[in-house]
Order: sequence, then structure tokens, then C-alpha cells
Amino acid sequence: MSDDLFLGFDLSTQQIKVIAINSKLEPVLQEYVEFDVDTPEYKTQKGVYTNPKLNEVYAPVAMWIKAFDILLGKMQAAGLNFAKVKSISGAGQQHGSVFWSTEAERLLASLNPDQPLEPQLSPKAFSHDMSPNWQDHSTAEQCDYLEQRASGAEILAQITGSKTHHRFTGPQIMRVRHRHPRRYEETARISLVSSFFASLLLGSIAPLDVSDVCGMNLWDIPNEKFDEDIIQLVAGGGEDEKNELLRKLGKVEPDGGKNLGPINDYYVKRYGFSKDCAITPITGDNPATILALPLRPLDVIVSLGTSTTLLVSTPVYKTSPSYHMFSHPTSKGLYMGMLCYCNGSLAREKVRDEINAVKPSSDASDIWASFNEAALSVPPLGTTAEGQKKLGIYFPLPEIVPDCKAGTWRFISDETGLHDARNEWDIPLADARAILESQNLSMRLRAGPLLSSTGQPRRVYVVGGGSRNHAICQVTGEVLGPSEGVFRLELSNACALGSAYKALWAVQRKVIQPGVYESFEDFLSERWDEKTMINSVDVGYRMGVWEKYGEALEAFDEAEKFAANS
Ligand SMILES: Nc1ncnc2c1ncn2[C@@H]1O[C@H](COP(=O)(O)OP(=O)(O)O)[C@@H](O)[C@H]1O
Ligand SMILES: O=C(CO)[C@@H](O)[C@H](O)COP(=O)(O)O
Repeated sequence: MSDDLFLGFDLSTQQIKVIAINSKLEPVLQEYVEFDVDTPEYKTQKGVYTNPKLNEVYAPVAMWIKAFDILLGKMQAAGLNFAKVKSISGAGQQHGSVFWSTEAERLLASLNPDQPLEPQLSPKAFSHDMSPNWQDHSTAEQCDYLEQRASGAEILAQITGSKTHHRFTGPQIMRVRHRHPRRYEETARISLVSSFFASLLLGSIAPLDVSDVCGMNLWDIPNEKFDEDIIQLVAGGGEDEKNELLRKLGKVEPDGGKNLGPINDYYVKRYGFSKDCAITPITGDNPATILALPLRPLDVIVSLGTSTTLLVSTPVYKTSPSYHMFSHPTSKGLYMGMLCYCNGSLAREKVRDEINAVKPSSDASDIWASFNEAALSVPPLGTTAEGQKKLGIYFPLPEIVPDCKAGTWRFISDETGLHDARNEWDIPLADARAILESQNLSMRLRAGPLLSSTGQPRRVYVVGGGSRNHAICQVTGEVLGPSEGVFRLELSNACALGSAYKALWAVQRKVIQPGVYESFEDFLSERWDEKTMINSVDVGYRMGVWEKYGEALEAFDEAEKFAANS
């Protein structure tokens, strides 16, 4: 039996992780490095720096490289046989950009295997030491400008898959050009976090990924090319400036399974990788997540990482300013539909900490025990009074959908309308159920067009850190009401897993005819064993309950609008 190995990395907001699998999809090693804990010298909080005055959130690029050095050391210490690794893929937190200096290509090509990576690359390989993070909200001016000049949100969404968003890379690059013109000028190439990571492995600057490029507001998805009018707006100036930005961005690799080249000699000499270990495109964390499960129509993934995202795979390119469409990371003709929220885990943690402060957990080993008890001890919508609904909105950070400043709002909705309920609310205990309902109601309100006419999913798959929590899974099942129930992917890191599957598919996919390969979907379904990979964690649809939440949607929409306009 072959003992070949395939690696999937995930460079996400708070950690860098890896999963090694064999060709039967079985995980053989998992390791991670947590930035705040393992690279404390960078003094990040939850992996980032924040400057609330300017709504900026950013991360030091050198920290990611240092963490990668540490992770490779951990894999070595765990006894991973690097020589058996046939291919590598990965995932990066989306939208973040890395600005390479004119020295970068030379430094990447001449790495000394006796030294770790970080001191050899940082700071000289970069024209800007920070990467704007997806939680950043500092680009309102750039977004407004692009949206006005590019004929509005609907048109932008039709072309690039999304209206402008603060975190999207086009507006972020434009802001770097405005605020740091010298650094922008000194930039030889711009990578996304995904292609930056692929570049580290290749030892030369890698092309952008076909799916992750759709998180920039620069890529014309239907025509598969950069939109030169938008590029011109971001680059400023005239034709020369536009061409210069196109040069900085470089090429986009259309084949998610392409062998971009062998791993750089640095890793062969330092860690014993095989000389022909293939590096394949690294994609975004969300596109990689949909590769971890054989999704069928009406299936939904809810990814409960630092952000919360709702993901579907669809053959229909149907755009809207209220969600995102991306090209699929492996399959031409398929698209990924996505909703993304900044206020996912961190907002839930804030309520959890407030509850623990007044009602310490009875189980010292479970920091979520009091939160869960509070969430499950009250009825849906928090009240037994006929027609009354408790609705809360919890945005410790400014939110993406709806576009809303930071704040907390608590309402009671009844037949007379929506009322401010901050004085009739058992704070913080009643917040536990309300925040879970609020996060799910928001997804239900917006996911409809991506699903059936009734908006009811078939299955909800939960993945990411928050999916370990049974109360979160239950409320997700109650509000979204999937007809077949809620299932948890047992390996908690779906995007590293999806990446490892992609690495395997890239080197083992059958050639159907020259240039045409076995699809990722066929390849995965042949090997994927549902019984060992997922577990049922909630029944999903409950008669009467799903309908009750349906009746609350109008009031919830009103509550969100109130918050967004206040
Ligand atoms: N039992 C749990 N209940 C609720 N949330 C949890 C639990 N375990 C982990 N988490 C949350 O998961 C988050 C990290 O998830 P992860 O998928 O690793 O995120 P990322 O990929 O963004 O780094 C943490 O912010 C933490 O709050
Ligand atoms: O901005 C988005 C998607 O548009 C986020 O989903 C980021 O991609 C970060 O992901 P995590 O670190 O939470 O996995």
C-alpha cells in the first residue's frame, strides 16, 4: 500500500495549521501554531493589530513566516516523513495582501537551508511590512469612489461577484497607494495571503489563485480577466499606472490542480522533502472549506472560525450586492456563494466572558458551560408571551452584512412594532440565546436566493472552532431548519482538510483526454466515507420552530436597519 502523503496548510487569522493525509483521505498528522501564543514577540491580539481611530486592522507578514518556521519544526519533531510528501496545497485568510520589494525574487531564490526563513526574508523582501486584514474597515472613501465610478453596487457585483467591501483587496491596495505612495511605488509584486504562501514554498512569486482572486473586486468573473477599468481606478493616473498595477498583480492560474513547480530546494535540504514534491495553487480559506465536503445542491456549510461564513456550491452565477460569488477553486462552471460576518467567534466570546463574570462555569474544564446553559434554558426568541420576540444585535466590531458600525442593540418585537428593550432584558444571561439566534437569522434572511424557493437547506454542515459547541449547533438547526439535519465535520479544520484533498486530486486526477481531467467532485465522492468523516449533531427542522423564526425575519430585518442607521 502506498504511504504517500499530501499536505494541506491553512494560514488563517489566529493560527497556521497543517493536515497531512494519505491517498485514502485518512489524516495522519495535524499540527498548528497560534500566533498570539507561539510568536509572542509580535504582540498581536487574536493574530492582528488594530488601530480603532482609523478602523484599521492589519497583521505583520514577518510573524506568518516565523510561525511557518515553527510549524515546520513541529512537523519534524512529530516525525513526519517529509520525503513521502507528493504534493502540497493550502488556504489563506482571504483578501489580505502582501507587498513584495524588488529584492523579493532574488531572496526567495537564494534561501540558505542552514537558516530559518524569517530572518532571510524579513524585512528586505517586502516594501510594506504589514498585510491589511479582512477585519479592516478603513477603506470607506475608496469603496465609495470605486462604487460611484464603476456604475454602482449591482454592476460591480455582476462583474466581480461582490459589491465593494472594505476588506476587499482592490480598495485596500488603493488605500496603500494613497497613504504610503512611496511603499506602493517600491512594490514589485502584490500577492494575496494565499499566493504569498505558495511563493514561500516555490521560492518564486506564485500566480494568484482562480478563486481567491475573486475577493479583490478587480477580477471580471464571467470574462476570466482583470477588469481594466476598475484596475485603472485603483491604480490612478493613466495607462502607464494601470499597466504597472497589472504587472504588480501578475498572472492568475486558471487550473486549481496545476503543478506550479517543485518545492524549493531550501525545503529539500533543510527538511528532507522530495525534489519533485509538487506545489499546487493555494486558495482562500473559504474556497478551500467547500472542498472538504462533497456538497450537493441545497447543502450549506456554516464555517464558525474567527469569522462566520455561509458557503454553497452552485452552477448558477447569480449575483447580488448582499452576498459574494467566487469562481470555484477546482471546477470550471461551478461557483461558490458566500455570506461573511466579522462578528463571529469574537462576538460570542464577548458574551461568554460577560456571562462567566456573573455566573462562573460549573465545569472548570468547559469555559462555554454557563453560556450554553443560558442559551438552551430559554425558549426560541427568548419569550413565552404570545406574539413577542426578543431580538438582539451584537457587533463588537463594525459588521460587513449589514454594513453597520460597532454596537449592541436589544429589542422586543410585538404586534405594536419594535421597541428598545435594554431595560427589559436579563443582561448578560439572555444575550446567550439572542446572539446565536441573531447570527443565524441574519444568514437565513440573506441565504434564500442561494437556496430553494422556500430558503430551506437540505443539510447544514458546521465546521471550524465554534462547531465543537452543541448549543451553537442546536440553535443553528432550529433557525436554519435543514430538512436532513446539522452535521459536523469531525476534523475541526475544514480548510486545511479541503486543501489536502486538493493537493491529492492535483497529482492523482485521471486524464480524461489531453487537457481534460477527472473533476474534483467525482474524485472526492469515490473516496469519501461519510460514516467516518461527519457526525449528526442536530435534527435540524423542527415543525413550528422553523416557522416561528420565519415569522421573526421581518422584525429582524427592521432591527438590523435600525442598527445600521443609528
Ligand atoms: N467549544 C467551543 N465553543 C464555542 N466556540 C469555540 C469552541 N472551541 C473553539 N471555539 C472558537 O473557535 C474560534 C477559532 O476557530 P478556528 O476555526 O480555529 O478559527 P480561524 O480559522 O479563524 O483561526 C475561537 O475564536 C473560539 O472562540
Ligand atoms: O473575509 C473573509 C471572507 O470574505 C474571512 O472569512 C477571512 O477569509 C478569514 O477567515 P478565518 O480566519 O475566520 O478562517
